[in-house]
Amino acid sequence: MTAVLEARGLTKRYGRRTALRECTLSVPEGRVVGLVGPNGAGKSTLLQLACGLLTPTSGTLSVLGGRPGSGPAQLARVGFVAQDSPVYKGLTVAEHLRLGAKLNAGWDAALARARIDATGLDPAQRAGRLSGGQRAQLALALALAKRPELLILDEPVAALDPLARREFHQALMAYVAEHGISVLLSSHLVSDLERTCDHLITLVGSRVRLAGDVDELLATHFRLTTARRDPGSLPGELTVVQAQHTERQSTFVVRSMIELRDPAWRMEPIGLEDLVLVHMAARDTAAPAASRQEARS
Ligand SMILES: Nc1ncnc2c1ncn2[C@@H]1O[C@H](COP(=O)(O)OP(=O)(O)OP(=O)(O)O)[C@@H](O)[C@H]1O
Repeated sequence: MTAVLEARGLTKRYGRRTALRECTLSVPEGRVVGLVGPNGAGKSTLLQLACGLLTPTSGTLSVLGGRPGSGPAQLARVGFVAQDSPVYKGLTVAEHLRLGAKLNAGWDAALARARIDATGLDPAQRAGRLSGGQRAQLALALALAKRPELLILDEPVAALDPLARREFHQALMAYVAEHGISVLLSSHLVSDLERTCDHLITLVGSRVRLAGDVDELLATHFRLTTARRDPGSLPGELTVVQAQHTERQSTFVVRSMIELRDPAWRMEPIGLEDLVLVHMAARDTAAPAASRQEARS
């Protein structure tokens, strides 16, 4: 399957600070990819590298088979909405649409108007007078009307109220279903991502901690509860991601590629939010072997 984004040993440094370290990833096309991780993990840096606003310090990155930002044709294939939904404060909503039409050869004026109508934005309103959420809606409309093959969104719903957030995700999903594009979006709201995304990348401490299709990640992570025992006594097929103990009982979050049955323990599936939080909390331990292999494949 063609990769929308392919990174090999991707490293980005700002002076002496390393924002991304040796990241290797392959994201299949047609996915809605959630990018999660703690503050400062490198998410915005990865997204800005993918749309060509930054260049790697070392390693390689290919997006839709080309080098990010390598020319007008490549730029036209990628839509990007930065974290603070940048718009021109002095221009009205309608003027933004006219500017978009001038700057983008593949501009879909009907789509842009439909998005503005659907979000209730006043075309005569200056962007500087829009609320944060309204600016985010305008920025999304502009990015979609480019008709990109890959849409990159950096925390697109951070400024939206819960209802607007739900509408934003529904509109995005409807667009993806109709046009079959790929989406890469970062967010701290994992419960939203659970509804929207079918692929997940977790960055922790500038590295890829976990990457894969959500179904596969959920099918291979479990919570095990047993009488107190040492993690070393668990079967070798298990990778322990988290271990917690009381005097009598041990609870492990494990990753397992095979189905395990043992009357001595209770084994339950875990949700995506728990899965992400457990991996984020395990920042000081090595990534589980399976995800290191996955990142290399
Ligand atoms: N322009 C810059 N100059 C120097 N350091 C930077 C710059 N941009 C980012 N960094 C540093 O790089 C690291 C990664 O930052 P980045 O913004 O990519 O993280 P993030 O995961 O998007 O964080 P957040 O969730 O807080 O938005 C951080 O340590 C940050 O301080």
